[in-house]
Amino acid sequence: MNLAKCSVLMRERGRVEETIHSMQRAGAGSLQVISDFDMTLTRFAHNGMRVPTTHSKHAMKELLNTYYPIEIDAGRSTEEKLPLMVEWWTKVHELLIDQRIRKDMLARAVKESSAMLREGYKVFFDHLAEHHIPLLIFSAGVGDVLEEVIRQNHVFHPNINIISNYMDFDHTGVLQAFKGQLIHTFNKRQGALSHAAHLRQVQDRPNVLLLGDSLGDLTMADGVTDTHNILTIGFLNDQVEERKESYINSFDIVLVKDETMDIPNAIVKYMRPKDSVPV
Ligand SMILES: Nc1ccn([C@@H]2O[C@H](COP(=O)(O)O)[C@@H](O)[C@H]2O)c(=O)n1
Repeated sequence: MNLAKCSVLMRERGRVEETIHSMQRAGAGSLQVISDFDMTLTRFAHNGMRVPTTHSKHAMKELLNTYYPIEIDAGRSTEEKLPLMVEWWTKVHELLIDQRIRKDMLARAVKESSAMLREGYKVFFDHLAEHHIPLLIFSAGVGDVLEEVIRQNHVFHPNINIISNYMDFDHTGVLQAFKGQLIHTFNKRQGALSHAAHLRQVQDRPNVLLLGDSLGDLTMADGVTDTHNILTIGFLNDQVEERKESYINSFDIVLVKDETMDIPNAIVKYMRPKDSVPV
């Protein structure tokens, strides 16, 4: 399997290769994929412009300008960021509710937005579906919007489960609240643990490929017990020099400013198909 690409950084190449080989031997039937959505399955930038996240609306731009630099600040601890993330997400959800978003507006809003999945997304989603490999999308974005993005890209396959912030509409179809516990970038561990019952459905798949763009995404598999191998891939999209060291120390593979799914695709395609005979 070829991991040679100039965007790829690894702290321990040998260990990564060993993990991939161990996962390959166990085969696609032992694999599950857990992935963040915004800026992981979607592109960070295209033609020099930031691609919108599931939150993006003009009114939220100001909040993004204030809080996003805090989210990615390599000089602040997660503990320091936590209350500020709750503050950010709470304000965003309040703004969305104030805008009286209508359920029937979502499809058009997504169609008119420039939301974009990463290059190679179709191979990724289709391959996982074809080989019955479960894909859990774990997003601090807006679940209804991300569902619409993958539906409009024709890759919303039955192997997909989603944990995210879902909108709660009133009987007239107007947004009135968000359902359940708020998920933000740095509390995915709690989300993972509270959804552990759901994750039990894939408990017989002890090998996990985890994809994220934030250090907070590393806890997305914390609800999965008895894992044999967890291979983590981190997309380092922004503030590269400031964050490179912490990403290399935290993710097994770091992809620097790589807007493609080339490496995840190479890994999932390398897995031995479920019904092939082991050699
Ligand atoms: N107003 C906001 C709030 C958050 N974001 C970004 O969304 C990302 C969360 O979604 P994941 O699928 O990545 O969990 C997060 O990284 C924030 O940067 C935003 O764009 N606007």
